[in-house]
Amino acid sequence: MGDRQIPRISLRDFDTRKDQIGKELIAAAENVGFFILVDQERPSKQDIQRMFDLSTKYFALPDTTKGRWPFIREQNTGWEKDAQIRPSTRVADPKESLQLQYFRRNTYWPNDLPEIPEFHQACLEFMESVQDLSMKILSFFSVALGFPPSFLADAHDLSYEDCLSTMRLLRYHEVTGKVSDMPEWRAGAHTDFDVLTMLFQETGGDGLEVCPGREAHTSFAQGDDWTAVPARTGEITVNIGDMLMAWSDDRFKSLYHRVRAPGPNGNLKARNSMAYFNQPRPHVLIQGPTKKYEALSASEYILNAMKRYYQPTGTGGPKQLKT
Ligand SMILES: O=C(O)CCC(=O)C(=O)O
Ligand SMILES: [Fe+2]
Repeated sequence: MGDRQIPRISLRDFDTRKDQIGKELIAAAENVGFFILVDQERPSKQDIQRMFDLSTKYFALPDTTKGRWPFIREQNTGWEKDAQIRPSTRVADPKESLQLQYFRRNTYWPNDLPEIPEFHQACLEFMESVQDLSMKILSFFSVALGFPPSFLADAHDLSYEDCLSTMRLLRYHEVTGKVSDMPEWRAGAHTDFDVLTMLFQETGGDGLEVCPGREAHTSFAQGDDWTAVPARTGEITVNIGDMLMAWSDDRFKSLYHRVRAPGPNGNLKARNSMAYFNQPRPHVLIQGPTKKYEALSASEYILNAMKRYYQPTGTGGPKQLKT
């Protein structure tokens, strides 16, 4: 197990410490690609805990209820159970998840759950607070890349009907049964194909590991030195996704990461996490300042990524390199 430092960045006194925070964020994006935010105003630790509590209540509902909004792969939305096969493991992650796309909030969300009447509104408010924080971070990255400060935030503006930003509630199953049958992975190794992921973990739910040096939105990089990222309720684990790596001409790194299953002596209980995937509006063209890669619209990028993610390793993804 590697011991690369995952930067911890405090957002305390954000307005007065902006310059310092910006420098730390950019250095973390360039040098590692994963970092942990602490001391943010919103979403607060209480907001995050409340969302975890609601998520737990949601996953406790009968499958027949959750199945009223089944996962639609082409639209990357809805509820799935034991259905996401990672190319790295070729088996389904032992989990269930609910993908909530903000723009489908009135058309394809569990919106009339008598057991959790507050669920819909709470998810909406939580997403909006994570969105606000995400946009603050993206404005630093915009400037660093030579774009106008609001360039990346505009591309992700939630007020547009086609904004693709998505929250995913995850619940990895409790581990039961014989030691020999226990899974090794809760989530197989992968990179995220979005721009920026804001991940919420819960104290006690360790298992997340990242592989600095094995960054890739193309498949050139190598490396096998995994580093654990501890799970602490209230903190936010942030990672650069493939799209931002492409958009920055590889200056910001999208790292492989995975979730290891607990061994027989670990915490075998179910593990909850929540991820907010910042994804640009479909028509937005992704191209970095030095034009290292051909411009690709976000919708083309996502389509290619979906193909890559639903194919076994080695069959290759889209080739974007000009040279
Ligand atoms: O559950 C986690 O901690 C990580 C989830 C993740 O990497 C993903 O859904 O892309
Ligand atoms: Fe991920």
